[in-house]
Amino acid sequence: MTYDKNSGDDHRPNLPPSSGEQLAALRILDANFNRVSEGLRVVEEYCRFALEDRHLAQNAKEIRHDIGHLAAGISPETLAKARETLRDVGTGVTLGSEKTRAGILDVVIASTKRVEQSLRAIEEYAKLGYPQLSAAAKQLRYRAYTLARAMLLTDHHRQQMAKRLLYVLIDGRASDAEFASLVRMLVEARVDVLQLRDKRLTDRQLLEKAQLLKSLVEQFAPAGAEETAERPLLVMNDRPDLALLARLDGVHVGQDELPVDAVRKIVGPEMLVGVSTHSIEQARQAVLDGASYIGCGPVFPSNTKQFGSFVGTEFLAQVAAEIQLPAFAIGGITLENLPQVTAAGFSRVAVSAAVSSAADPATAARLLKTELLAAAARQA
Ligand SMILES: Cc1ncc(COP(=O)(O)OP(=O)(O)O)c(N)n1
Ligand SMILES: Cc1nc(C(=O)O)sc1CCOP(=O)(O)O
Ligand SMILES: [Mg+2]
Repeated sequence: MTYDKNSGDDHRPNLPPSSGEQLAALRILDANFNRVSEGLRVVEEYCRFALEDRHLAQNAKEIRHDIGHLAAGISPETLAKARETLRDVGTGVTLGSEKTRAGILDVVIASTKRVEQSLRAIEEYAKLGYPQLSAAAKQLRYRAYTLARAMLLTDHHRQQMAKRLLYVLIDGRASDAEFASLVRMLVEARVDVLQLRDKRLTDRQLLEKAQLLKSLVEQFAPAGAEETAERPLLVMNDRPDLALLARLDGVHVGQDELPVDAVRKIVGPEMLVGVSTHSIEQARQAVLDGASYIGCGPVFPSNTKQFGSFVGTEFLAQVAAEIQLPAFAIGGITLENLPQVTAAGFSRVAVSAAVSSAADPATAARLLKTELLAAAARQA
């Protein structure tokens, strides 16, 4: 497709095609198309080789290709003419800070900024005669921003969850004493994440239970556990408001509940936001939405929740092959079927009944954790 000069709703007078201004604008567009493509290549390589995230690498590649299509909208002859006419005085101008980078993340952050700035330059200068191109550049700038955010968050959340393999969903039990006893056992068994999920409780009861959970974990975790990651992270199911009020570490939402950006408006930028996913498309979207981790299921029939269909281990294998955001397999997982889950490339699971309904929850949790650690070591 080629762009109609001055088509659309741009009301300013047309610039004469041979004017110096228009040639300068074309020269700027040309230079910035190149900068965006180069910057996206740096981003793509980071996603591919450093993050090893095929999904994000593919996303970077798609944006790069779409930039190519945009650039192709201006005829090569027009661009060539602009190139010859104007000398680029910017070549060779390098800021001291561009010569060295502290680390690989610095490199990629600098590139993402350049990509966004260059897309902004295209968006602005394309207004001089190429309004459709300007609008398309704006869309690409949003996509580049989403990619950059997802990439940096994936890295951050991967580090945050690095050693967190066993995630247990608990209900409020029949009494606070029973709840406290279960929480104590699970903290001592080194469960990595605890989710409060109880659909029977009123809002007020849920808040009180979440506050109790928080104080129990502070009481039972070893001293200094906050820093050493030796206490479980605490997650509230469904309810960002209650997670915030009880000062838990995160909230988990399903596909029909609030989307991540809405949850973030409630809980802020720091809190973990987990998202349930039931297909590879939903998993990919959760990465771009900035989820902190995903739940992938239901893998097997569950005694905790009824489902009409199951994703099986095929979905797990798809996620393991392309997504680096921490992912927990969920749904009917037990010590017996765990080998099928780990064989699909997962070393993180979220379970309810296998631990919460076990005769000895502490032993059940320990056995699962041992297997997950072994799987993680094999997969490393
Ligand atoms: C870790 C984890 N994964 C998935 C779910 C399920 O969430 P959702 O689909 O919203 O269903 P409910 O739990 O609300 O019934 C989860 N809770 N935790
Ligand atoms: C609450 C829930 N959500 C799932 C999903 O796939 O989204 S599976 C599930 C139940 C998890 O409990 P159990 O380990 O007892 O099967
Ligand atoms: Mg839910």
